Amino acid sequence: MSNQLPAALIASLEGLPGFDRAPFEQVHAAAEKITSLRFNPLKVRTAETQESILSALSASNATQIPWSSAGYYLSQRPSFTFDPYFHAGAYYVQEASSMFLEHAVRATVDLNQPLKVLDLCAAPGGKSTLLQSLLNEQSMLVANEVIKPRAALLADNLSKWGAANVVVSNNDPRDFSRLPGYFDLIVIDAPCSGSGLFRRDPELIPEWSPENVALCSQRQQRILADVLPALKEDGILIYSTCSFSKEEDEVILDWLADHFELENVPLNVPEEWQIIPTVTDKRNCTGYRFYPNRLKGEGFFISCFRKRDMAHTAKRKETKMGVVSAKERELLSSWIRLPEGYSYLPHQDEMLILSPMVATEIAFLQQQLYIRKAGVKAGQPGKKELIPDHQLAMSPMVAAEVPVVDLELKAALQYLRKEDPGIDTPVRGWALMRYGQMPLGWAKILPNRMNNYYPKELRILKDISGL
Ligand SMILES: C[S@@+](CC[C@H](N)C(=O)[O-])C[C@H]1O[C@@H](n2cnc3c(N)ncnc32)[C@H](O)[C@@H]1O
Repeated sequence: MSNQLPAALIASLEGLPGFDRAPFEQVHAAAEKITSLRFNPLKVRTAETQESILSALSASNATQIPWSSAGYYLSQRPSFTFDPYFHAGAYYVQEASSMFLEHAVRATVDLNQPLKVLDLCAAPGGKSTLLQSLLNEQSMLVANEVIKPRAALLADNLSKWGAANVVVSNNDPRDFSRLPGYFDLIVIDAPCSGSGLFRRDPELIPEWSPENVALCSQRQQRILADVLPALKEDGILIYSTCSFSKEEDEVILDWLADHFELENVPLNVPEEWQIIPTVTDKRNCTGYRFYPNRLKGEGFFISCFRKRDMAHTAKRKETKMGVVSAKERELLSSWIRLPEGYSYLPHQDEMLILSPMVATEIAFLQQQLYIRKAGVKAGQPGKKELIPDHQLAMSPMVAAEVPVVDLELKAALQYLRKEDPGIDTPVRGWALMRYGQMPLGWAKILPNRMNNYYPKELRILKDISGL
């Protein structure tokens, strides 16, 4: 695949802040692949665990990404499929520039407050997992994706991440007008023409055209106009794209400042990061441009605003929550270490674990949105036992008395292929399968075999016999 960039793209970028044609073209021609990942602080709590994950990936010489507290560059791309830690949700493989969202959020939002946060264009979940890691337990993230199969992928990735303060919805941006003045922070990582990813994915290059840039720009305006009523007064809007085109970046900032009571919020960005500030022609709004020839990351653009007009707030009907019986509570207590303030919610024949704000908000949200996932699914409580859900295994809430079986690499990969690794263990009944102390999923161990409860749709399909 040729990395030849469209002449019309190059011509349109001439004169933009920080654009330097020759090194920009060279870096695309060289097509260096940069690999980076971000650790999950819910699961990776010590430097030793980080080190053992990096050494399992043969990446002990990983270096930290300057604008991210948990993001690292790897010196080569390992096979993530064959790393059980990847399937355990110990990290998210994310492009480095987009991890700058952390810096933008820390600079504009008081993370000590209980916050309602919307990630509007969220699939597959890179920004959502990052936002979740920044929020406190009293806050709530609504991760939304309009395209149904992509919303399913988003829900899977957030289940793997393991947090109970997350709701996944599958709605069109305009549906959020039913939640006026609701969110403290809205992140819009807009669908765009994607030129920022051309070095990494050259197969996207033939799809680029000036007409598509114009279409994307119109769509970005529509999405923003649809969702802005859902932002609180003084709430923060963070807008980002992976496009270099002015029509999707600076022009959108001017359009926002022209049409809404929004105040642009410039950020403090150390010069050595080589992120280029750009100030718009008309309204003096500041955004930030990321060029792959200047920093170690792909093309990206980001800008922040504070809402200045009075927001209306939604009227709410009080709804009753389902009741959890004393017997169910007792059954659940042998499986779950419920953090303080968290609660159970029976839903159909299953039991959910909700963080405090999700518990308060879920009935209201369900009246307004199509909810795909709320909190963590604990499982199906039966008469005698709980059939535990995979989401519970992925959460940090499994009780310490639940039996565990620690697997070596080969057995862990066999388990993840939904095979019976034929382990020799005294454990009988339900057990948490682990690799390097990190839960992978459930199994029921019988005297002569193991029933593997790893979700079929998540199993590794690649052959592991050569490993
Ligand atoms: C740049 S991607 C989001 C990437 C994601 N934030 C992440 O970090 O993993 C943009 C998302 O917007 C969604 N999308 C496409 N058309 C949309 C529309 N009209 N309104 C809202 N979202 C849309 C796409 O399906 C895609 O998932």
